[in-house]
Amino acid sequence: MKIVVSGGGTGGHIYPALALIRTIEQKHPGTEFLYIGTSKGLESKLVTREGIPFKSIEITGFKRSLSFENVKTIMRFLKGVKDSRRYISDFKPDLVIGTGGYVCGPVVYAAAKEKIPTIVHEQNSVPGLTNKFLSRYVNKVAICFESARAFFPKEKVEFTGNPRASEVAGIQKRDILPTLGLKQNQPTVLIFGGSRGARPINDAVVKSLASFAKKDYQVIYITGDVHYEKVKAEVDLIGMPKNVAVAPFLYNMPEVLSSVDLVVARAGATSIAEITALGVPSILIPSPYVTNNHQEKNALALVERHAASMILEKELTSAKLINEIDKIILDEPLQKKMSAASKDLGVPDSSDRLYQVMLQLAK
Ligand SMILES: CC(=O)N[C@H]1[C@@H](OP(=O)(O)OP(=O)(O)OC[C@H]2O[C@@H](n3ccc(=O)[nH]c3=O)[C@H](O)[C@@H]2O)O[C@H](CO)[C@@H](O)[C@@H]1O
Repeated sequence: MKIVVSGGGTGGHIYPALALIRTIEQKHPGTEFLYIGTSKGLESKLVTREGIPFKSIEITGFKRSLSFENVKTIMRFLKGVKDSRRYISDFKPDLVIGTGGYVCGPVVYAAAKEKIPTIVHEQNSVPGLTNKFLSRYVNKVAICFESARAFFPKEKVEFTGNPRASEVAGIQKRDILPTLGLKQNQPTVLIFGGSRGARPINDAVVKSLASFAKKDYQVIYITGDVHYEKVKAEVDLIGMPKNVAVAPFLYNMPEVLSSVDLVVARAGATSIAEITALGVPSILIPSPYVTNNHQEKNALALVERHAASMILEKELTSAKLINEIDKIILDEPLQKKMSAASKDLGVPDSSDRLYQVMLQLAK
């Protein structure tokens, strides 16, 4: 079998694609893959790192307001369709799957026009423009939140969940915390701001470090690659507490997630799929800078079920963050309740579900 996968821009679109590729490799050894992304997105780094054949096209997103940039975007889209068509006719895939981000637009559209079976995977509770546009042309739309169903043609929608959930749920636990300079058997909070880090979260965390130093729990703090040098310079001035480990990015997130007791994060859909697959309690700080405020809607799906608490970015302060962390990590019964509620929302067999949808089409 030959499969083209496309998805990119940020980790939330790429990790589900990589998880799906790993599942197919296991279930269908010998499958050939071609990943089509952009050379500027995180995918050029994460996909080539896995040794998966990678080709790039150039594309940008539409601005919601009228602008000349949109004319350029249309030109790039058409060029992207032409390049995708060339890659597709050389590779001759049996199926093309898009996992979100602008790059999927021309790739999946070109495939659908060539009558190749196509799927889009929508991770969020509210879809973005690209997937809504593509849903008119593809054979199937795989969703991860029931609330996304209403945005797509009814007959095409399948609830599969996010394949990254299966990858994380299937992880072999090992003593990973000492590799970060922390103790294995101590309550641990992981703080990260999505795949690229988030400046407002970094600001609040840096201001909280002196307080963390006095706590009986430990903290793993991921800054995001682009923010690391700035955070490090600030931390060098005040000193890093012994119970805090800081890093720019973690490549072994599934292992780390499975060893922590509480997560503080943005409310990106793939992060949420991972958290709920493992049943970890969380404090979610949705990014207000995303299409249709979808992260807040993602977060509410957990908050309504008491699996998470939420701090809006406009209300985020160091004091509030510490208070919310203490409230959960120091209260074992609450932690257990949140953990059970979180697990209830998890879809650990997502990879299988998506694979089944794929098989039906590829026949
Ligand atoms: C600003 C923006 O547009 N964000 C979107 C993007 O978020 P973003 O790319 O931040 O995606 P998510 O929060 O959903 O996922 C982040 C992924 O990166 C991984 N990770 C993160 C940090 C790290 O050090 N190592 C690591 O491996 C996480 O484990 C997770 O797999 O895609 C999501 C999924 O469509 C959307 O819901 C988000 O709204």
